[in-house]
Amino acid sequence: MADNERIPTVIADEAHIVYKIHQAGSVSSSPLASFKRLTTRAKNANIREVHAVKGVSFVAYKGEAIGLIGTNGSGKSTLLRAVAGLLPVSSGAIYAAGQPSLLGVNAALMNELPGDRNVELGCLAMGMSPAEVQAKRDAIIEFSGINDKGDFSSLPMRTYSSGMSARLRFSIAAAKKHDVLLIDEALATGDAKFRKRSEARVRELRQEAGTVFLVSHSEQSIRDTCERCIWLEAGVIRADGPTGEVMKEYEAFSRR
Ligand SMILES: Nc1ncnc2c1ncn2[C@@H]1O[C@H](COP(=O)(O)OP(=O)(O)OP(=O)(O)O)[C@@H](O)[C@H]1O
Repeated sequence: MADNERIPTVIADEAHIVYKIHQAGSVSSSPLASFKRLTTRAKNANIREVHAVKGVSFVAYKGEAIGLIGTNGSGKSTLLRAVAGLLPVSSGAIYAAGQPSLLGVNAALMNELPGDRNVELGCLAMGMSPAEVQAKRDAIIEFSGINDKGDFSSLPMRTYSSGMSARLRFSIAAAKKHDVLLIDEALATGDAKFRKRSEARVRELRQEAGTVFLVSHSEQSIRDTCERCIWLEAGVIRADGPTGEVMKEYEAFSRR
């Protein structure tokens, strides 16, 4: 497809993301010290900054699945959270079509409620009608496989293993069509059988026209799911292109 026929879904333009960490309990965090800082415009010595993403630019298009790779702490999850609108950019901009959905291992479900209630609540929260929720509920539970070893869907989620909850979260989010679906390591959490099933679902979601971003340390997941790959290192894009080529560069870097 020619570039001018492709529809952009996410545009990052020189995006910078800085975490500000307040180190509490010090004298200079008193109201008087804060007032002095305001009047003198001095920086608070007790606020540490972590510049996690440094001037990242890219355009993602409809129908693409993009893998985000890089060593620990390189800024992958931070970038994903900013695309989802959960973190502000400190300069530059990130534009996204529709409401991107972040499907992470931390997606909020209620631990005290059983899995099937969480499926209902999760679907309602994603904007499905009650009738749609009823129609999809059993299929979502079936897809998650949480009942493979007994009737777990009627038990509180606190009784689930971390893999089981991650699978249920993935299944809920994957039940809806997304303009932009952001997946953070979710595929790596399930077992091999579930991973295959979820990869197939990611492929379907792509065909349903959305854009998928996948953060994973599993080379296989990225290779099987994404045709494009962005390699982030120390908050900077080191490579952006076809998965095979970017992976090769990344592997050479990792071997050093
Ligand atoms: N909530 C936070 N507050 C302050 N700093 C943070 C926070 N979350 C992440 N960071 C810092 O931002 C940088 C990027 O972290 P991030 O989690 O985005 O990396 P990552 O590439 O996803 O890492 P990993 O592969 O280990 O999951 C790191 O230096 C990290 O310490």
